[in-house]
Amino acid sequence: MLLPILQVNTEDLPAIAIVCGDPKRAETIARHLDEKRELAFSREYRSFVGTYKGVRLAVVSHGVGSPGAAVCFEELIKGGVTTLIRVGTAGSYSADYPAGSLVVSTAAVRADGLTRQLVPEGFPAVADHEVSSALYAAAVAEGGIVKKGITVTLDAFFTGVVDIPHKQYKQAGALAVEMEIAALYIIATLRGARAGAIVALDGYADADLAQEYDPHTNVVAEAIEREIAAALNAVVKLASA
Ligand SMILES: O=P(O)(O)O[C@H]1O[C@H](CO)[C@@H](O)[C@H]1O
Ligand SMILES: O=c1cc[nH]c(=O)[nH]1
Repeated sequence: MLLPILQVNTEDLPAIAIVCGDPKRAETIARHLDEKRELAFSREYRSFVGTYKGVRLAVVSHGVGSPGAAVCFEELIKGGVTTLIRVGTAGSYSADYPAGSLVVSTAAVRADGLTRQLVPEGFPAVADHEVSSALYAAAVAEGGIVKKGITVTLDAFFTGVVDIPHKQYKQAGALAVEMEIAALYIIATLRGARAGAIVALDGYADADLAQEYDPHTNVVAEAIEREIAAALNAVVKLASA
């Protein structure tokens, strides 16, 4: 069956997929694979398949924001993917976790609009424990600052006239903010798949620490390479468990 939006044949999809926002990052991740093949590049969704240390996996970009990403997650699961790992970037809430640090998201605050149209208020967006444990162990092995905990998923990247309660999220213990993890966790839970996420911090989202958004620095590029390695090694661990 041809997935109508990803434009990928379900027969080509393995059970595990790494997903990321940026189609260029999908290509970067796919460079680590053996026997790699590009399956499709439809809209913002660029899809590859290949093997890493003998394990077959897909690498697919989902674009920016939950509604578009949800389409990708839903179609991948419809196509037979049962484990999804997001490899992303996020803004930090803490001076203890500067740009270049990695965060493994164990759960996500649903500060998005998409998941409200899928599940009732109060329903939790949580990672699969096995996936997040494998990601955390693999990330620690890569070195650098690594932390696990709660992340926030927002729809708005640029602010308008409404205050986003970053201070309260931070005071409540959230570590970082990005735009798709809650959708991933809710859709995985709804459809019976398992999911986890790791993000490379690219600066501060906290207004008190605010700095110019620049995800294109060497320190962020190195952190992205570490999170890619961690995700690939987590895939191997999860496939053998
Ligand atoms: O780097 P990615 O995976 O795209 O993740 C983050 O970066 C984008 C914003 O620049 C949003 O998609 C956000 O979630
Ligand atoms: O959504 C995002 C992603 C990266 N950095 C941020 O500050 N926000």
